[in-house]
Amino acid sequence: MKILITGGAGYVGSACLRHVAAQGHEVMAYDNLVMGHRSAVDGHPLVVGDIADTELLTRTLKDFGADAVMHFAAATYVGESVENPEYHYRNNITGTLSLLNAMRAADIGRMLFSSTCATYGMTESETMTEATPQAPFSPYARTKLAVEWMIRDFAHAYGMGFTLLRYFNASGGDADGRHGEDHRPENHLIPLVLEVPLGKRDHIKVFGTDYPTPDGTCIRDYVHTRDLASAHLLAIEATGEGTAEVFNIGTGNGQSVMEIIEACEKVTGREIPREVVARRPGDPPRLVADPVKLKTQLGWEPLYTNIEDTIATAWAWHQSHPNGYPD
Ligand SMILES: NC(=O)c1ccc[n+]([C@@H]2O[C@H](COP(=O)([O-])OP(=O)(O)OC[C@H]3O[C@@H](n4cnc5c(N)ncnc54)[C@H](O)[C@@H]3O)[C@@H](O)[C@H]2O)c1
Ligand SMILES: O=c1ccn([C@@H]2O[C@H](COP(=O)(O)OP(=O)(O)O[C@H]3O[C@H](CO)[C@H](O)[C@H](O)[C@H]3O)[C@@H](O)[C@H]2O)c(=O)[nH]1
Repeated sequence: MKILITGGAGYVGSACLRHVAAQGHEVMAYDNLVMGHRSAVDGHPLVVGDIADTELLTRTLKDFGADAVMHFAAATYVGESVENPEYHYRNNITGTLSLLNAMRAADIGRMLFSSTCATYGMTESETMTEATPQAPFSPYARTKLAVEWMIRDFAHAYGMGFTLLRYFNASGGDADGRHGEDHRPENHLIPLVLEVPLGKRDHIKVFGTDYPTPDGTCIRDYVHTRDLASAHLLAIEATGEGTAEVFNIGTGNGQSVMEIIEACEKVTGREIPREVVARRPGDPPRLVADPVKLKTQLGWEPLYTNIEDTIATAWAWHQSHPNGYPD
């Protein structure tokens, strides 16, 4: 299959690109490099462009002869979306509309969409299934939910086929230590915690200890990028016309902020000082997947089920690339 990957130079998009290319598919990244890195694309073709540029996208899809699209390009920071919702609504909703129009112009009917567990609201149960009601806490998450609706309408009206993948928290680095997370500025918990043993910061800030969780800090389900990538491969092969199937991608296990810091201490063998500060606006207390649908319908099995193994791959990447990618 020929797969165009928007956001293919970013953290999750590039991990998926490298994985599907290794499985024999032909890939092309399309990224404006606001967050992504050329080196993450690992020598595969990259078109530097914005998803808002419908004409360039259409031409790229036609020239490449794409069979399908994996759509990762988006603004992704929850805190930023509270402060600057305009960027999130424009980039994520208008940008996706532009991509859908380019796909229709190029007659391409198959797409995977990076949605998020952040679209769920609160639930009484320990884990979230695809049927858990959606009531997003942040502008970022609301943009993702709006796109889910847009996609369903496009599937119904135009017969296009989609799979909506609600990721929980992407984490880890490639097993060979050559690729990993590099956001500038970094915003995610695990890479920020690891900056302490790397000597780049002297402590980690804990955003709130007054949540309704056992230790008062937020709980997330940290899923390895390798396992996100294997789910994408299964999903693109299973995406049929006129449908918009939804799957959670998560391990089914949750870790609190404090547990992540402790796991990082174990993996690195260093003490990691912490400072408790106020809650970060937009953060829900607990997001943990029920991944049964992905396992039973698509046969997905995660390789990484132990958080310390996942953190060890991130640590290997950060140790060998303390300043991230060279570009
Ligand atoms: N990282 C997570 O834990 C997580 C969890 C749930 C969902 N997601 C979703 O997965 C996707 C990838 O997330 P990520 O963590 O890899 O983020 P990322 O920032 O590393 O990757 C996004 C990529 O998209 C590119 N991009 C952004 N706007 C663009 C535009 N207008 N045109 C072209 N390229 C553009 C960026 O340069 C970047 O390379 C996003 O859609 C995000 O919302 C991520
Ligand atoms: O310095 C920090 C950074 C984060 N946190 C906390 O750690 C948890 C995880 O935060 P991240 O920023 O690593 O991840 P998020 O859960 O906020 O968001 C990520 O996962 C979401 C799904 O949960 C999204 O889709 C989003 O794109 C992606 O950034 C949150 O409770 C946050 O408050 C801290 O305490 N200190």
